[in-house]
Amino acid sequence: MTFSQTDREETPTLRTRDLRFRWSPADPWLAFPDLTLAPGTNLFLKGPSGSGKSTLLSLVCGLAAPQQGLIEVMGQDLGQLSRGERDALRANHLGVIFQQFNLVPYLSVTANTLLPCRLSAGRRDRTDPTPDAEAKRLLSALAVPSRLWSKPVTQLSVGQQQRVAAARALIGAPRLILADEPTSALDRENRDRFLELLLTLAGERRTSVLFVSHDDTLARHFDQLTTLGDPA
Ligand SMILES: Nc1ncnc2c1ncn2[C@@H]1O[C@H](COP(=O)(O)OP(=O)(O)OP(=O)(O)O)[C@@H](O)[C@H]1O
Repeated sequence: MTFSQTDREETPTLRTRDLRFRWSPADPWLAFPDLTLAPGTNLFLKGPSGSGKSTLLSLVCGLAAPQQGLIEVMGQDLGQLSRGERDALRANHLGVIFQQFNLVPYLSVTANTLLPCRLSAGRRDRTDPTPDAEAKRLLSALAVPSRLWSKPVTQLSVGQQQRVAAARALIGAPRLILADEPTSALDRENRDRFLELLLTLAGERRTSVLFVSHDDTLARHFDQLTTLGDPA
């Protein structure tokens, strides 16, 4: 997959249209607003608990398939890709920060940060100048103290683990970061600081961010705001 500079400018990182999904025929339909996310921009999707925010991120990741509607990531219709192609797109171009961070407990802070580079040559090749150097730069920028870098992530506070998850999501300049309420464990001041850091570092890399949360006090940090309603 190669993109000219012009394509990068013109093709939205994410475009969804008329998306509807239900987990089973017995469940209510979840209907999603149309989203368009240009390269390097960010969007805050607000919705109450159970409205389908995490489900939407699973659809955009290609881990679940919508019964109706279109999802394009970097101009590619996920519905037209094989499972292997979706996996490759996710590994190469998506960073994720989930509620529980999904860090690997027996790996060090540095090894967790480097994981995307082990799983994707594209992520590894886009590090600047090397995976190790970029991991250190990101961990420093996100204020993870260097004395912790060789420790297992289980020895870190929740806020520190969250910043490691952000470093892991940012490494190798993915085109899109999906963040699922990653600030809920933090106090207000730390939440604001974390968001500013995440969005600044993403913007520097022209990485788009789709951030979902029920907490609309966070909305002011973002370029765009969209609201998700209750299930039908
Ligand atoms: N893996 C699953 N299998 C079946 N149903 C699911 C699954 N994941 C979520 N659901 C259901 O889909 C609906 C939307 O859940 P989802 O987790 O997407 O909401 P949310 O807006 O992220 O909620 P919260 O803010 O509480 O995390 C809920 O009714 C939930 O029970």
